[in-house]
Amino acid sequence: MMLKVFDNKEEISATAAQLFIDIAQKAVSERGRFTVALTGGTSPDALYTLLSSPAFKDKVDWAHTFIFWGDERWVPLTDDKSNAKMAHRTLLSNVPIPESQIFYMWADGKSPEEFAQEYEQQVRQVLGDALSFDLVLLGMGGEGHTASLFPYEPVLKEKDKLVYAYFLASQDMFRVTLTAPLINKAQNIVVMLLGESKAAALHEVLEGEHNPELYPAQLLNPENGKLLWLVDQAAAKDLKGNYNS
Ligand SMILES: O=C1O[C@H](COP(=O)(O)O)[C@@H](O)[C@H](O)[C@H]1O
Repeated sequence: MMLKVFDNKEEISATAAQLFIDIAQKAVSERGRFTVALTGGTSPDALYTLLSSPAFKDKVDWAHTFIFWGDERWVPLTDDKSNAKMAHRTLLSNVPIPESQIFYMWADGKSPEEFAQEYEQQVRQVLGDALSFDLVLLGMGGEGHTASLFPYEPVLKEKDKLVYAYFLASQDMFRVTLTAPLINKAQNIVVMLLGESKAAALHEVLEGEHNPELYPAQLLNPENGKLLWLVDQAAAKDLKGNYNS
């Protein structure tokens, strides 16, 4: 695990954009394609905008890129709460990626549970036996959830399913999420988070007692150890350890 602290969102986004490009280029040169799970919420919009800017856009081989999501709110793609809507506006509508290589976590007229099973099949088809994304981008909520792995939800104990749908009563909506066993098979996991509202949870996740039921982000434990936290000064303010080396 590594953690880097930055002054602001611009610096985090620029670092994440360069990582995205480096990982994408390596994956395409070694395996002929790049598979990534995007994150939602408020943290990644500047990263996505940067990736589709003239300076960065041509550095990713979009024709060989396959886009999934780490999690989604079960709402239509036109809804402002949709993680995909933001990614589409800031990134996907501005880069030359084939529509068939974008795997939205939403389908009209299906139950979320039925959809999750189908999404799992799509993940299996694209990732093959290794079941390993080249990159999983994540955020973290102020109570320590990551993707849609929320405190005390049964999804935290899921060992077999790769994709899980459930009703999140605290937000009165269904969520669809990759499960921790699938996330942890990724070649690279990058978590971005900003703001003082995340400080206490970040301290507990990294330096507190192991209690993933309460702090689900503690489930992040990639099989190859490649987990990078990109955080701002405000989010890092309660950390006691020295992460600068
Ligand atoms: O609900 C969600 O929240 C987390 C954190 O979002 P942020 O606004 O605090 O950055 C996000 O990572 C996740 O994708 C989203 O569904």
